[in-house]
Amino acid sequence: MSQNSWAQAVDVQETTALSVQLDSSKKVQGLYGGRYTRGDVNANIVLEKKENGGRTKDGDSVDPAEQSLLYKLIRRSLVRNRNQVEVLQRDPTSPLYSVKTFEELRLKPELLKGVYNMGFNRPSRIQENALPMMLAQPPQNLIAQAQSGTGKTAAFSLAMLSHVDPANKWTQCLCIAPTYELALQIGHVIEQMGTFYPDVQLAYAIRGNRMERGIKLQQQIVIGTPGTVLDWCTKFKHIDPKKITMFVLDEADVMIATQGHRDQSFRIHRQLPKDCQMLLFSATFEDSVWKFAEKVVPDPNIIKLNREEETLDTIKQFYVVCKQEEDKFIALCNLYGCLTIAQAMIFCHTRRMAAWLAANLTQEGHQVALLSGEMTVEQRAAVIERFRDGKEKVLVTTNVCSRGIDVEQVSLVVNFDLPVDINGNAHNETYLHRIGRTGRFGRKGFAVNMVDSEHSMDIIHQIEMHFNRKIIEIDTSNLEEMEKLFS
Ligand SMILES: Nc1ncnc2c1ncn2[C@@H]1O[C@H](COP(=O)(O)OP(=O)(O)OP(=O)(O)O)[C@@H](O)[C@H]1O
Repeated sequence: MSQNSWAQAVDVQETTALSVQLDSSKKVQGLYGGRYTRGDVNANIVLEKKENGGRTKDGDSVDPAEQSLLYKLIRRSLVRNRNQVEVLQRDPTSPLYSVKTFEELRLKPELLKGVYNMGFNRPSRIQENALPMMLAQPPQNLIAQAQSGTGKTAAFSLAMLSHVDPANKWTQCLCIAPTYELALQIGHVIEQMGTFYPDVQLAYAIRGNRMERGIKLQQQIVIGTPGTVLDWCTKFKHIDPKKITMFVLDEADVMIATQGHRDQSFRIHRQLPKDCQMLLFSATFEDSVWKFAEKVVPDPNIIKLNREEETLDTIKQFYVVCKQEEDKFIALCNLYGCLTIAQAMIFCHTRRMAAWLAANLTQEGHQVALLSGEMTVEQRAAVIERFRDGKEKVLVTTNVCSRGIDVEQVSLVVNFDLPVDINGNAHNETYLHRIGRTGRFGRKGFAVNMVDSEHSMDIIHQIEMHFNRKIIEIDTSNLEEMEKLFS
């Protein structure tokens, strides 16, 4: 197949993605409390490709802020997590409060209405513990860690809205997020939740929003990126940091990935009053995040919700021996009928390979979607949405791009290229992430691995040993056998 035809397929795919518009009816509150349509801001949300963009030339390495934004864009509901929340109280002798309903929080009626209006019936796992802590008097500091989608943003948004005094026309809550786009997303949640509480206003301290030096903001809540927030506190004096009584640092793990952001966060933090309530949220909790969190949040309560473990228990695993690369494509075409029984994902090692494969499958008359690292976050979100809605049954992708797709709806995963680390050894974690299911009652699934060399056979053996699970050989040209296996 010529270069041109894959390029064409990518173009077709990207056009499809671009034609899926984001909901332009949603509103974003402007700097002066005015309202712009979300579409106005949207033009800026699309992440521009930087030179190099923090990506490898061909493989996909997506930056953590983009990944976070993608999660937010594609999320429709809470991520299911049946693990117990771990709570470490600053004062272990004080009673531990948790709530099962929003009523128990004694919120202002305007806020309760806002919460229900968002379709929240009851607090999420993490909210059950975090909300009473954040709303307690005297104020308590909190460090909370839970994977994306567990309700952290909604929790601190409610805490901020509930904390401020609407009669005071100055900034009382300051929230910082790693990027412009993430700040907008958080702001959007605050706006939705505050729909029935118009006395509380929100301003965005993000690039492009400018005011004359010395003008003090009247909005009670400010959300922004560290650089602009720092400027607004120090250089432009729009905010008096001494009057801040609640400071929220979101996505701490993404924040510290940028040295500049870490330093700016400290510099903002240093100006805040000693008794300012500090809240810090992170999806992960490596040592570096913990060290940072300890500096920003003195005497914290700590809440942790571990990710549900993925398992291969409900997955039937196979491999197909192919003499050479081209045979993998033939094997895949043989498999195609099985792929479309439900939904399938095909993983390639590089974007180039993914694009090539999608184009070839398309040329063979198969309908596939392509998720490629070249796409903007918004385009990727649109492709994922279409796939989730079943508009395409087969999705070709690289590893990084696919995170955020709820794999439970995918019943067949094909590793067109096996997952390897930089030394060429089996990448077990990635393998598990591609095909694993969470929860003991996860739906059944199938995985087919393409083997095209002794080396890839060796990888299969490494994976078998690691997970202590047999991977069975199949012959994709034997239709009868295939039908039996996938039934
Ligand atoms: N109590 C709740 N009941 C139902 N849905 C909720 C509740 N809390 C949050 N949600 C919804 O669940 C999804 C995830 O929530 P939220 O964005 O707050 O999670 P998060 O942990 O901050 O994840 P992320 O950092 O990716 O945004 C959102 O669609 C949100 O509207």
